Amino acid sequence: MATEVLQQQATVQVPDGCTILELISAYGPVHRTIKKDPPRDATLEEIPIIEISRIFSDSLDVRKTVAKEIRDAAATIGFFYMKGHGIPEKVINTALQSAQDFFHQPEEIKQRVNQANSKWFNGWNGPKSHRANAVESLDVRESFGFRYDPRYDPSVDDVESIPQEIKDGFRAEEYCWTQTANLSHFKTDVLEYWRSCLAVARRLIRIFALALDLPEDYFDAMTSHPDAAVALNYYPSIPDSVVEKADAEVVSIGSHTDLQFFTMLWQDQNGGLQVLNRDGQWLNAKPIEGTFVVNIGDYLMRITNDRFISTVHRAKNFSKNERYSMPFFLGFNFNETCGVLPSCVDSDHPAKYEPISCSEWVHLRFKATNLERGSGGVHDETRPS
Ligand SMILES: O=C(O)CCC(=O)C(=O)O
Ligand SMILES: [Fe+2]
Repeated sequence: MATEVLQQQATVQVPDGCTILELISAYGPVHRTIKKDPPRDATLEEIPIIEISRIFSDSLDVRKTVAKEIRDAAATIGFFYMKGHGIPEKVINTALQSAQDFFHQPEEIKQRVNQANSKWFNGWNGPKSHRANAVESLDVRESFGFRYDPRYDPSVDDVESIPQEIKDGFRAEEYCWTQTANLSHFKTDVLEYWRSCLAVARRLIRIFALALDLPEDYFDAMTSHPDAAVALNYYPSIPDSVVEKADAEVVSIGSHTDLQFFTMLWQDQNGGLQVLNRDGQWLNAKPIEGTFVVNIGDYLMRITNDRFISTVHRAKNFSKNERYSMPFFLGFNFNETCGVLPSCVDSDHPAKYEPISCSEWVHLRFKATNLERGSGGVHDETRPS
């Protein structure tokens, strides 16, 4: 028999075999009907592999072909694997090694860079410090995050000449590096990874412009000094005994959507990432060697008038190994304001949303998260995503 639950002041029917998932968004809590069926592996039709090396082609036609593939994925599942990204394996492996070296340290050393000491919420989040989703368990995760710093952006010649309104949005803190200086390669390796991701993201954003029938350079000025952040995620294996004893569903990172434009996620081969499709079915986005997973964020969904989808995802590390992932989050310059894109409105599809600045957007999510659960939470100002 279908059950009734209260959803945003209204009583809704929950179909048999389904349950309601509550999520935080900048608009407040939102609800999704999801199937109780166990996750199944996504097919390559559902989450396609896109050969991204073609975005570097001199031929506009070739770039438009990639753009079309991205558009199809963005408008259906909101996720795709990017292959041929050109980020050297060595850059990924050294960043991963640095992440492992960092998380394997005794807690008192990691405490030196605890996010609690940060003005802008950079640094380390310890175990059991966050809960991405109120109805799931605390995240079985530690993470280390840092945000855009123009001094490390190779496309910036002169930091002093950056306009003040852009500078005002910077959220970088040097303490991320001074407090981890005991690991001699950490800063170099992790920043090299960030820089490599930033270079690909800046090319990718041009293909997103094409995918939205906009001039290829449409987003360039909006991403000159972007809210570009990396998180190093460390997920210990979740023992069966924890699951058996738990009151709530045990997750490595709880169900959420990413906040900004898009995310490029490197994940190791242990598996655990799950993506919620439109039918409310969890799909395993299994690791594919040599790829990153790319997903659409809430801001891009908003400015595309919901044409591109910011898809709910989470991770559960039920492998017997430690799992690592290294997402790179791209947002616009913090001071940049964007409304629904001209190519996403017509007489049948009027703009659903007002223009909003990137900083206001982040602030709204922060507020929604705090209202929901008192304090903290991921994917708000407390986390670079
Ligand atoms: O580790 C993963 O697979 C997902 C991480 C994620 O969704 C995030 O950090 O936003
Ligand atoms: Fe995410």
